[in-house]
Amino acid sequence: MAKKKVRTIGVLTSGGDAPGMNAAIRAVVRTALGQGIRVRGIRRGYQGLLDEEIIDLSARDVSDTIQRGGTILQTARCEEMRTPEGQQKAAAICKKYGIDGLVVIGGDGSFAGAQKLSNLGVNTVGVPGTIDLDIACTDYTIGFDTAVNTAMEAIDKVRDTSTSHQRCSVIEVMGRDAGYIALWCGIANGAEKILMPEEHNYDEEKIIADILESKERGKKNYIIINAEGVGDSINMAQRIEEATGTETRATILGHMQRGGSPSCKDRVYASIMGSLAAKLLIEGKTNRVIGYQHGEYQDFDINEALSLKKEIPEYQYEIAQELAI
Ligand SMILES: Nc1ncnc2c1ncn2[C@@H]1O[C@H](COP(=O)(O)OP(=O)(O)OP(=O)(O)O)[C@@H](O)[C@H]1O
Ligand SMILES: O=P(O)(O)OC[C@H]1O[C@](O)(CO)[C@@H](O)[C@@H]1O
Ligand SMILES: [Mg+2]
Repeated sequence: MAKKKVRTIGVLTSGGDAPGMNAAIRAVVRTALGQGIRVRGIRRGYQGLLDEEIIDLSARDVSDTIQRGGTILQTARCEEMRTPEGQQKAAAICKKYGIDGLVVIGGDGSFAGAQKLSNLGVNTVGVPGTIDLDIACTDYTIGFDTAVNTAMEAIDKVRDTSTSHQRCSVIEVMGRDAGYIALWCGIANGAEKILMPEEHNYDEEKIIADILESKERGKKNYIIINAEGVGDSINMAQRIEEATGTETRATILGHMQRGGSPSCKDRVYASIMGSLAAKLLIEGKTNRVIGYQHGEYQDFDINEALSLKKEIPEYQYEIAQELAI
């Protein structure tokens, strides 16, 4: 039987937004339109799909967006999509709007939704868009570079005042389940300690002893990068101040890390990944996710991608500790 020609591709962004998502949307739209395929944008992720917030996208609709932070389609977290009823409704709405293929730009959770839609007959391809860098099949996720640079610059500023006052600073970065932003900032900002959700039982007594020793070694400040998943930064700072007698302040960087104009790296990866995703759908592929591994763009089965857990490279964490003397 001849393969059914793809006529309409849908695109949505889901989960936490990430700088570079607009470049990925633009690439999907222009690649598909360039091949004579209609493109429909779905607003607010799976929630917008269930609410039928579906619009046509032209090449001009994505003009002047490659440099913008956030996502022009907006995004959401949607509980209903986690239920079989929600997934069936979403698949039926795709069919109602003639969407033969769907590009889902988001993180691991969004890919789980894409996998369900694929099982229900909607061809889906995932594009990794998350500041968390926590998708195992890819060395790169769109948004990480911008987010980690934003955090790094903010931490440099906190370090300036922390050094002037000879304080300890607990600086909380994003990452509810993933410690990559904490690890990279820990290395890039020369932090004394990095706390990540993957390394659950950090030893506060040891940190306190280290702060006291580091003072004796002549250190003028002490920076602890703490991931959101470990949290408790304000109380942690109070406990450290009481135990060490060193003034300690907590700074929670928060959602500033998800905003801002995407870096060159994010724009380039997003453009290529978005375009490749549209091309896979045009070839009739489904249940795939785009990744970047060993210097090349590749695609993987979503089931395979979701079954792998991305580990923190232990040796990198150890190097960060070695450099913090
Ligand atoms: N197991 C699942 N089955 C179906 N849909 C899911 C599943 N897990 C998540 N989703 C859908 O994907 C949405 C986004 O997932 P999640 O909140 O985990 O963010 P994400 O895509 O991992 O991005 P990020 O972690 O960067 O914020 C959820 O709100 C839900 O609608
Ligand atoms: O927008 P929310 O719901 O606060 O999400 C925060 C979470 O999203 C992420 O920023 C990823 O998008 C995580 O690092 C963080 O834990
Ligand atoms: Mg996620």
